[in-house]
Amino acid sequence: MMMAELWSQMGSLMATIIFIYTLFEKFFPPNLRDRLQSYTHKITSHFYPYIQITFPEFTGERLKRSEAYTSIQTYLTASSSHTAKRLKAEVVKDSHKPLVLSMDDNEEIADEFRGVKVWWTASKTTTGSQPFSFSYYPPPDAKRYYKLSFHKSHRDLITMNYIHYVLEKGKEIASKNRQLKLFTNNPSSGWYGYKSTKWSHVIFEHPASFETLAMEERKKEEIIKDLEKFKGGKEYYAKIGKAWKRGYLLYGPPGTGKSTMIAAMANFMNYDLYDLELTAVKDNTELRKLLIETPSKSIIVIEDIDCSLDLTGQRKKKKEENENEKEKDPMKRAQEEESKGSKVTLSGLLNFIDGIWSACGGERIIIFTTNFVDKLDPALIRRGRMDKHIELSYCGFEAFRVLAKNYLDLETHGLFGRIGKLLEEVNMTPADVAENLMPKSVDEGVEDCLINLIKALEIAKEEEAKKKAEEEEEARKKVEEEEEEKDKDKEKNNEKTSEGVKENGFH
Ligand SMILES: Nc1ncnc2c1ncn2[C@@H]1O[C@H](COP(=O)(O)OP(=O)(O)OP(=O)(O)O)[C@@H](O)[C@H]1O
Repeated sequence: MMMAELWSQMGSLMATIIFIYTLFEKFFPPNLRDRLQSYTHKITSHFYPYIQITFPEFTGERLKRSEAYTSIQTYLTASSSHTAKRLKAEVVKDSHKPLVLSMDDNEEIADEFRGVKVWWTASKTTTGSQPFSFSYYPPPDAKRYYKLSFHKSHRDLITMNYIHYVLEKGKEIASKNRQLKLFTNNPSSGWYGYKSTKWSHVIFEHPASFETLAMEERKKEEIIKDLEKFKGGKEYYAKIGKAWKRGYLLYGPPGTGKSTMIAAMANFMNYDLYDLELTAVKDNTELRKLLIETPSKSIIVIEDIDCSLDLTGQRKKKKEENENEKEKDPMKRAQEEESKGSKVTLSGLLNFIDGIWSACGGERIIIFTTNFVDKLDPALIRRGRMDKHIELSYCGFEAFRVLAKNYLDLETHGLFGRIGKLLEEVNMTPADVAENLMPKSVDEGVEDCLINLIKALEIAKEEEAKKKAEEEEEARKKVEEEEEEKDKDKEKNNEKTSEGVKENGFH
């Protein structure tokens, strides 16, 4: 009986509170409400031992979203999805997650920093000109903010360390969650038919990683360490007075993994890729414009640099040399045709690599690839411009083991020894080894794939031996012909000498 009475009293009390609150909401304009709240805050803050800091979503100009707010949101999103009871789901631009769960409005979550407890609340104000903002949802002038509360005895720790920690951590998480993009420069028509190239992008989802890259472990580690040093080298580069950028030259025959390595680098660094097609760039001015547009944390790639540019200033000579080759190879002919419109010069490119505006944006990697490193102008690839030269070569045993793990999930096998020996004798690219390791039908097992590779290596070995024999035969014939020529010349000289002797009457 007593219980029932208590419940009915509580019920009517609740009803009264809700009624008063509704009246307050309905008949108190939002600006008056906010003023009342601010007076209440002032009075309570005298007795309240906690400090509150707010981080509004928009600062200064209404349209500019505060970076601090975004970082806090990311930080709290990462922690709140496990602890908050009320969450909201959002689709976040540029994130690789389809839905991001973050704390809902008016939800509070606790955090701890060096043993000190703090509280975060997500809220929104309704300050503005709308007298009855409750009739809209969300109110058109709602301003979101995060509120951080902590005990005043920890003021220094929180304001000097914790907030900085949250902002940095937020940026780090955002960078990890970011969806990578692959940019390419494509021709576009501007005003009055003016043609230029502009960056356009697609989502970059290449699965390559250093783990799956087939190359010697020692070499791989060296590259990883180099990249890590570069990534954390902001202060170091500032100290030595050098722009925060690093150049890599990747060279080696086709199919040895140059493009795969670039993809692995982009994934490892979490940088966007800018694949620059030099032949489509009109001139040095356009090149500069394109490159200035590349932001921090990006990798600029120029593939097959030897085919893209008149790098030596000897284009004519090179052209003549390649004329016969081009006749045979339609790809080369097409490339030449395409590059006819480009006036980008070697000096224009060098200017970009070490010109002062190359420092704009910072934290950039520049990669050139080539199949013919000897053809490049030494000025282009000297250390300081291309800081690290990486050779990607034919498949060795270590690289094969990585491929066997990738393609067949195989760490070791009785046939590995034979394959290792063959790889020492034959030049086969990782691309060809990988192709041979792939099962050709559903019936093919691991051993069949290894046998396929062995057969391919043996055929390649025979072909190499045949080619070598042919070359040796050709060289031998050439020597013989030269000898014959020499003998003929000798005979001719001897005849001339004996005729001369006869004419002069010596016997
Ligand atoms: N070192 C490697 N590690 C793993 N896979 C590789 C490697 N090299 C080649 N491959 C495989 O071979 C294919 C071709 O390799 P990739 O395009 O990276 O070679 P490339 O050296 O850039 O060739 P090109 O000079 O013709 O552009 C890749 O898709 C990849 O599957």
